[in-house]
Amino acid sequence: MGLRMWRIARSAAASLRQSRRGLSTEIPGPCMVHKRGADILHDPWFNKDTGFPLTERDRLGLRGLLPPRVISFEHQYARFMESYRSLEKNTQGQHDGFVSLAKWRILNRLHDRNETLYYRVLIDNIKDFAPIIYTPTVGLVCQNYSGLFRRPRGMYFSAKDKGEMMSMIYNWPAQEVDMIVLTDGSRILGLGDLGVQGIGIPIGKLDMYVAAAGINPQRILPVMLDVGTNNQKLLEDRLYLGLRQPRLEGEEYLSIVDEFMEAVHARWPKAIVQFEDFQMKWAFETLERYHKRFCMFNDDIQGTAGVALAGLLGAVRAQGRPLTDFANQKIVVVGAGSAGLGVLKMALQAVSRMAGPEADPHFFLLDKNGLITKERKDIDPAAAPFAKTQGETEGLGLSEGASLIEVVKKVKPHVLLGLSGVGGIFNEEVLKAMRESDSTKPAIFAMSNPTANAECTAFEAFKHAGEDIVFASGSPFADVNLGNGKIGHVNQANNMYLFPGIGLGALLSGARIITDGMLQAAAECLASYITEEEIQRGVLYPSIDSIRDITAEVGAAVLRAAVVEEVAEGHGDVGSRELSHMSKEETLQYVKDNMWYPVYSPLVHEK
Ligand SMILES: NC(=O)c1ccc[n+]([C@@H]2O[C@H](COP(=O)([O-])OP(=O)(O)OC[C@H]3O[C@@H](n4cnc5c(N)ncnc54)[C@H](O)[C@@H]3O)[C@@H](O)[C@H]2O)c1
Ligand SMILES: O=C(O)C[C@H](O)C(=O)O
Ligand SMILES: [Mg+2]
Repeated sequence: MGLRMWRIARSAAASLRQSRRGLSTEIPGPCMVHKRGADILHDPWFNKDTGFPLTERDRLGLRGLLPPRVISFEHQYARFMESYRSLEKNTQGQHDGFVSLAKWRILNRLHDRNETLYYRVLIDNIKDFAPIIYTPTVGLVCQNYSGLFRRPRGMYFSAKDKGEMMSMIYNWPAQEVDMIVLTDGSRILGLGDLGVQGIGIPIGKLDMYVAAAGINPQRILPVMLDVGTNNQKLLEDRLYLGLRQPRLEGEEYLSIVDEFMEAVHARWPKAIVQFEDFQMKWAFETLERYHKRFCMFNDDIQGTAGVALAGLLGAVRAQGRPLTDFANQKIVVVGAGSAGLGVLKMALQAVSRMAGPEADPHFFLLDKNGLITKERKDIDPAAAPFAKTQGETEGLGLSEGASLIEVVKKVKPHVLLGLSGVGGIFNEEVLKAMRESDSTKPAIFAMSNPTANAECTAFEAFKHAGEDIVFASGSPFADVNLGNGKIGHVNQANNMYLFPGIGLGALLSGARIITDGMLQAAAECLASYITEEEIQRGVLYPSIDSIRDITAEVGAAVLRAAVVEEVAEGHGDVGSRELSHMSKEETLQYVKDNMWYPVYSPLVHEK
């Protein structure tokens, strides 16, 4: 379709979208179904429960299979929300984990039964439900997955499937797949190796893709690569559902991932693969191995980096300084894993752009052995560019392996950022030392997940480091009441603000690969989303309530970058030339038009 045709088609589509949002009475387009009768009721994609109109019941052989009264979508929605709210009321005062799992179960049951209703309640109540289907509850779900397991979701490729994957991939029932989230379960949040139980993470991430990016849920695929586990407790657990063997290593491991990537590419050449929660060595190795061959990215390295960079730039603004001052920010990063190193690499690129390639940023990196300097033996090559020289440390009275408290006291950083996975590591002493920061508004990012693994809580941060801090955490915390009518704002610094937009922009541009320029565009878009007034209130990230709008903007920015970087090959009827002729506003509209929204479509049976 040419650009002119697209413009005409989009004006027609606008009225349909309005109807989908309930603004007009127009009827949504039909949906073809190859099943009849009870098979439809048992397919969560087509099922409308009691919502099938009588004519449709006749057409599809459903008459008599449902109670006679037809219940409207709005009524079904209200009924679900009522049962959810009464669950909340009835479990008040009970143990947090118990309540969260009960909430997850009720949502999961709806997911298994009626996807349209599930995604609508998720989109409309994202602030309440994200902590259940995503961090922190998803962590608890993964820890208990073998016991919670009822119905499979997604695909499982195991070490035992070597040589079979090219045919296995055709077992997936959907003709098209746009978005895959893949894990090997080796580093699930800050919870370590959870083996096959890590499948909860791709499921949760893809739910965010549907809710935030409007990716069609019929075209998503969560995948677990089960190459064994080194978690002894799981290996001994009689309920454990994964392979009972130690993890494959070296070439054996890589050959499994290679085979999977080839199989996916053979069946769905345009599908985007998001690597998620791989232990560091494989996170970096697979990114290096595949990023120029497949349309893929690593969320923990690249998605996190963009979100952190947006927050770090916001912190400079909050401190009342010009953005170019980012080059002078003293940033202490605790955790030299895939996430911490990804953040520093992107921050370094930003400093080079602002102050030239010779700029010497003031970044300090610590891992479990303390401050990383050039003296470090067997230093990881990815950490080496951030290791401090003797000259740099001596002046500060620091040395190789210096402790966190020593570093904070001597450096007096503007920003303290945790991606260590170690709960409580920003203890009272460390937080109190942040009061001596060289900034009047120091920033504290406790980004590790889930909640118990956060480097500190929001309350602790404001209590010990003072009311003037800017605070962000990876998992959600409530705002902190500082007394006298003052509120300590809590930001959620989580890659959920970027990965859906990165995937959406890559998909709609038909990107061959995902480039650094596309990732940079995503981060800059997120950073520019926040107004000056919000920044002054310590707001670094938008509310999760507006995640669909943010994701559309990020998706459009990524798409435009893909065009500029000449990797956009077009999507569906819209070719790369059309994409390159769209204005900024048209690109955003094109992205919004292509976001799926849950609504009951009339079902038409097709043999
Ligand atoms: N908020 C987000 O969006 C986001 C994104 C990615 C990762 N994370 C979280 O970040 C954490 C780390 O993820 P990763 O992929 O980098 O893990 P990783 O295992 O690759 O790295 C962890 C790093 O922390 C270091 N570390 C461990 N104990 C330490 C200690 N006591 N003091 C200082 N450093 C210590 C390790 O040496 C290692 O360098 C996890 O909890 C994960 O959930 C959050
Ligand atoms: O999953 C999350 O909430 C963020 C991140 O990808 C993580 O691994 O912690
Ligand atoms: Mg992750």
